[in-house]
Amino acid sequence: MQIRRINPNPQVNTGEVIYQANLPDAKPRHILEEIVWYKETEVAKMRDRLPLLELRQQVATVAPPNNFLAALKNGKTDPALIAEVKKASPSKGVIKEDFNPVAIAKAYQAGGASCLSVLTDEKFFQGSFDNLSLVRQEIDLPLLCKEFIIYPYQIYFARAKGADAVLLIAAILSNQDLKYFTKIIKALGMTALIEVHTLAELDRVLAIEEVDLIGINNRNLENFTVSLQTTNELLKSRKEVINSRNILIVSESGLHNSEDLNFVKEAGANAVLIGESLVKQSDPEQAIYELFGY
Ligand SMILES: O=C(O)c1ccccc1NCC(=O)[C@H](O)[C@H](O)COP(=O)(O)O
Repeated sequence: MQIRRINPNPQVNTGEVIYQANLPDAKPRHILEEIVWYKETEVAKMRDRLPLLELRQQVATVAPPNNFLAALKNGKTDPALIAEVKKASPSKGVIKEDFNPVAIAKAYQAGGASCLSVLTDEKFFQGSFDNLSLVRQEIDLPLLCKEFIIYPYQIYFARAKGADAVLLIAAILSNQDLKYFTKIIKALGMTALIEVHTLAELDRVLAIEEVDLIGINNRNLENFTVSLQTTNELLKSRKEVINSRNILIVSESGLHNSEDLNFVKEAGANAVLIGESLVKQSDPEQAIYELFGY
């Protein structure tokens, strides 16, 4: 997928991301461009409210991060579960009307999730960094900040709110940024979950030495179609290198029943990231038992 980013520099193509001087009359071609263009303004406002220097001072005062990777390796379920606290999405609209992030997170923890993912985007997912903080105060499990990261500032912000891991989406970051952001995340003692959807993106990510956790998103974010074959096909193509480097694989999106779990497990996924099919249930704890058959 090709993403255009707004940037003061002249047009440069790094990886699959095109940085353009300006896009005066341009319309976003798909949801990822729309989100990423909006993030430019959002992050600028965040910086105005809290400059990076002060943010970094806050980061120094929070408790050290939990080990996200170790929690996945020692998961109660097989594959290990990252359960997502998600109120709404661009593809599904509102998924859970009476949304209580802490109650949902507690139910996920009781059900045996290894880690949680908390959506922090407000405009497109009705999430928030407040939700991440609230969940952090009540839950011991490692937390993934599910954001659209385009600047290091957002990584520090996630850490300040108690995140243990951060999502990096290969489609919206240049090769250089992917590498640099991964290093920052590691330097903060956190885990980077690097998300891909195509073989080209997977190859860009595998070129990064430090990578130890890759998410394969089964959802095409240009047209919202979902196919679990994405996990199967990408893993079939690069199984040897992934196994030889002990990289953990998370299959993300569109997982609804035990057949789906078995399919991605057989394909080689070590963990699954599940939002909608758990969050919409009246009893998410029971839903985990039923999904994993225990
Ligand atoms: O879900 C969307 O509509 C979406 C749109 C644009 C960017 C990202 C999007 N989803 C993020 C995710 O990857 C999912 O929240 C996550 O994998 C869980 O998926 P699901 O179990 O299908 O809710």
